[in-house]
Amino acid sequence: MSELRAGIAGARSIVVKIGSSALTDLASGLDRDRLDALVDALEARMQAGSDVVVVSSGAIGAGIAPLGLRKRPTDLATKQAAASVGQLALAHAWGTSFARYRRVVGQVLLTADDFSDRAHHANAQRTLDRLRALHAVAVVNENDTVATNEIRFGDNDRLAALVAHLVSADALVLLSDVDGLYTGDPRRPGPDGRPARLIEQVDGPEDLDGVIAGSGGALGTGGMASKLAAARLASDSGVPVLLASASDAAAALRDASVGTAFAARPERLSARRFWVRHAAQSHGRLVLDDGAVQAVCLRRRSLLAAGVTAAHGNFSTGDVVDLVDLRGEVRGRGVVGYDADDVARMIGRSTDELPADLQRPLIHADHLVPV
Ligand SMILES: Nc1ncnc2c1ncn2[C@@H]1O[C@H](COP(=O)(O)OP(=O)(O)O)[C@@H](O)[C@H]1O
Ligand SMILES: N[C@@H](CCC(=O)OP(=O)(O)O)C(=O)O
Repeated sequence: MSELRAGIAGARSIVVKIGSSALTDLASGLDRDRLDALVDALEARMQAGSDVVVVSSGAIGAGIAPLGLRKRPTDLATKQAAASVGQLALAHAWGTSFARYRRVVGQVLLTADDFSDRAHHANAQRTLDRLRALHAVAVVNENDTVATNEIRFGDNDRLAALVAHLVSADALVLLSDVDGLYTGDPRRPGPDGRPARLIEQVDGPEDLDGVIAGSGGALGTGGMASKLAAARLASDSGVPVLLASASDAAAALRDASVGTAFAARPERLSARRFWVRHAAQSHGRLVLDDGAVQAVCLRRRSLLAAGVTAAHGNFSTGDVVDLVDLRGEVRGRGVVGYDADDVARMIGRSTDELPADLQRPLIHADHLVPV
């Protein structure tokens, strides 16, 4: 077995994320037999000495049948209503299943804002720590009823990776309805007509060249693209990831012998850079010309006003903003040194054209992280 898999198998503290497709079914809602099988595997891992935090999707999926809806809602209000019905059933089902082992569960609902707000972040961390100390299992989900489209995590893969960072986990296990990362969507043949192939190990971005990460199933949210983004996020915080099928949960949690294993980067990002890149809310967008993208994202220089062609958003000094190229692609993030009003006056001007109080860089290199 590879060193990477051995590390995941032996991880002392793990976060395990279970996707909607692994827990729910459009017609019948929550599948309790599948949930029991997952809890058996999680309990076995805890008995073997690991601390486990569960991130469970499935609230929307579990709310569809009781509300008499026929398919996964697409509008935000109905999704939120389904989540509020389904979350109650979901949390209850986790509680009932773990009760077979006399294990108590605690529900933790988080929004993306909670990761940017220092006090919320610290409180969430403390609650999760205390649940662990009390031998209870935290079951985490997004707080769907208050999360608006703008501030959503987007999917629970990202939430799970942020939780792994929050609790300083040693590994993240993503359990889905697919048994790992394939070279393309396994439901379809690839461009050359051949079936997609399972990738067993990803050591770095070069192993993802040519991989097509497609959309998810009828119940999932982010598809494979969101799992890859979560794996990158976890890797940045030094956490290896195992992506496997929920039906292989027993093997995944026992010895990590199934699925795709993603290595963590050797040096984790500093807490500050991790926050800028992944956890902080973005308050606006600066559009960079090609020269500025090169200077800032590749040569790691400070961002000067001359390379900025437009600014959007009502940001203030100290806020995090996205840096996008002329095609609108996000290329980096950084902590901006001026308010939006000042930036509007500075755009496109070289430093010696600017008044003395506006001659600092828009974003200093130390506060910039390429994406
Ligand atoms: N390259 C790929 N490798 C594996 N699965 C893929 C790939 N591209 C798309 N998929 C699809 O992504 C689905 C998993 O995503 P999703 O439905 O969002 O899962 P979950 O509910 O577990 O979050 C799989 O069922 C698979 O069909
Ligand atoms: N908070 C939502 C999560 C939706 C979601 O991300 O689903 P998935 O892609 O299956 O992990 C719910 O519980 O339905």
